[in-house]
Order: sequence, then C-alpha cells, then structure tokens
Amino acid sequence: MDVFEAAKLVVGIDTKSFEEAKARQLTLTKPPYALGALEDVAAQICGIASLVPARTPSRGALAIFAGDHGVLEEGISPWPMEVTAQMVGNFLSGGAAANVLAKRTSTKVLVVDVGVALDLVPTEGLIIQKVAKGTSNLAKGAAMTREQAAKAIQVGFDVACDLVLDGHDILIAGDMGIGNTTPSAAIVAFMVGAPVASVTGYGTGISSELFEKKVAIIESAVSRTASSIDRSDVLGVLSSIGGFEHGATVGFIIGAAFSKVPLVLDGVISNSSALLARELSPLSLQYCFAGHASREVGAKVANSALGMEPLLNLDLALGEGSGALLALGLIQGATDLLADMATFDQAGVTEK
Ligand SMILES: O=C(O)c1ccc[n+]([C@@H]2O[C@H](COP(=O)([O-])O)[C@@H](O)[C@H]2O)c1
Ligand SMILES: Cc1cc2nc[nH]c2cc1C
Repeated sequence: MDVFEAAKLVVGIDTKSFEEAKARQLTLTKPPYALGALEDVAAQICGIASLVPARTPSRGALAIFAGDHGVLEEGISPWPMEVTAQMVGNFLSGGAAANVLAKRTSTKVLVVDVGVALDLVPTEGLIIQKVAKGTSNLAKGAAMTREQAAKAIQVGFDVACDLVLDGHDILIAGDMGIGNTTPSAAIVAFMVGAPVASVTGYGTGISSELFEKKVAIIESAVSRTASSIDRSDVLGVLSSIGGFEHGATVGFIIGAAFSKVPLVLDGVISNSSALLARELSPLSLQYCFAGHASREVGAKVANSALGMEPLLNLDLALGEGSGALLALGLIQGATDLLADMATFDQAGVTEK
C-alpha cells in the first residue's frame, strides 16, 4: 500500500479503552497513581489494542535502518563512513549492544539497508532496499531528491506492515549511520524553530572545535531550507536536510499506527523523524512511546515538542534501538501490572 494514502487512514487509539484502563488502575491494590508513568503506558497500550486489560506485547521486532551521509566529508564525526557497514555486519552476527538487549526481551533484530554506501552481502536478517549509496552532502545542497525521500518512507512503511503481518506485536525503531546526528539536529532545528546550537549534540564524541563546525554547517543547511521549504512539506524537508534512516523511520511510524501496534522510539534519529511523521499523520504519534531521553540534546527538544515524556533517562548516546529496547521491558511490565494485579476486592484490602 502507498504510505501517503495509509497516512491519511490512520485513526486515533480507542479512547474508551484508554479511559477504562485508567478506571481499572484505581481498583488495583495500590494508592491512586502510585505506579506513575507506568499507569499511563498501560492505558495507552489498552487504547492501542482496544482491549482492557490488553495482552502484553511479547513479540517485539527491532528494525535498524542503516544509511550513510555525504555530509561526513565535512568532518562532522570522528568515525569513518565504513563503520556503518561494519556495524551492520556486527548486528547480523549478534555482537552489538542492540543484539544483547534484544535477546533479553526475545526481540527479533532486522537490519534494513536503506542507504549504506558500501555494497552489503545478502544475509539472513538483512533487508537490502538501498535508496542510494549514501546521501549527498547537505552542506553543499540537497541531501537527496524528493523521489528518494518518498522511497525511503515507503521502505520503512513496508517493513512495519510486513513485521506486523508476521505476528510482531510491538515495533522498535533503531538506526545506524555514521554522521546521522547532523541531519537529526538539522531536522529538529527546522521543525521546532529552535536555534541550531541549542539542538546540536556531540554525537559519537566530537571536540568543542568540531562542534562549532557542526553547528555552522547545520545553520547554513537550515537557512537554505527555510528560504524555500515549508515545515509541512515532509518530502521537501527530508530531501533538503534528512537522511535515508530518517525517511524510513517516518514510514515505520506510520506503518505501526496504520497496523495499530505500538512503536517504541529510540534516540535523536527517531525523535527527529517523529516530528516529520506528525506532519504526515498527527494521529500516528498516539501509537508511539518515547523510549528514552538520549544524551543528544536535540532528542530532548524533539520529545518535548512532541509532548512525549521519555520512559528512561540513562545518558545513552548509542542509537541502534538500544534505549527503546530497554524501555520495552518497562512497557511489558506496565501492561502486566494492569492485567495481573489483584483488585482491592479480590485481595480483601480496605480502600481508603
Ligand atoms: O540515538 C541517539 O540519540 C544517538 C546519539 C549519538 C550517536 N548515535 C549513533 O552514532 C552515530 C551517529 O553519530 P555521529 O557522531 O557520527 O553523528 C549513529 O550510528 C547513531 O546511531 C545515536
Ligand atoms: C562503534 C559504533 C557503534 C554504533 N552503534 C550505533 N552507532 C554507532 C557508532 C559507532 C562508532
């Protein structure tokens, strides 16, 4: 199905089930709202499932969208481009942080090559849907064409729909792309209208000198974009300052919402992508959870612009879906609590 058509068909979560879940929380053996944000999470899961109590999501799937970035030639990351492809190899052989965390929650790990510069060898667990061999350098002009942006979004949407058809009941957004904190900060600055220096982070670890350079590059790309593109023009924004991972993540979010399954956002790449998904489908955000507050400052700015409270704040700056995978355990726990705790009546505990 065409993702842009699907985006228009996304419906909000079931508010009746959401409210019913909130009411059920009050009957459980605990002071009102003693489980805090976990109560909100469980109600949101019930709203998504249209069922109270909802079944606990237990068949998670992590999609790690991988792509390269032409802007790397400006020296905005200390790591060379080939690390993107090398880390894809690491994901496929099970040695990355994401693999370790996914194992704990029996989450399937899928890598989607949406724009890695090097050719990858077809392997089990790898989907090759290369839009191009890396983006163009956004410091010099548009990062991609509008057609490429649309293709990246479609890839992410198709991956989400296929995973749900395969029986996965919660989706996790992950990313891998050396240099991708630069387009992420550009997207946040442009979409939120915040000063670039206030949304730019240190990525994989850059010097303060390099940080100044990163900010200057993003400032110039954002002002180039602002002169001709409107915030509601998602293909315009992506083509001007985005990455293929961002495009795919936009589609992944819409795919989860269209398929009515929850999705856990990870760090600054998925948070910035959610700002774009909101333009195509505002209701799609009702299916999203902010897994964590990344160390990357733009992630925090994006989450607050989205009105989302991150579940964890662990100073993570890894990507890959690592923070979202950790949050999955909390989402599962929250859903279990609503379903399995005794009520005051059942336990013979006096209500206040
Ligand atoms: O998830 C995040 O918020 C995050 C923060 C900093 C770095 N990363 C990861 O590090 C890479 C991008 O960092 P950089 O410095 O090369 O732009 C990319 O592979 C991301 O997955 C991810
Ligand atoms: C080693 C390494 C692992 C990563 N995982 C996600 N982004 C990454 C960036 C680097 C450099």
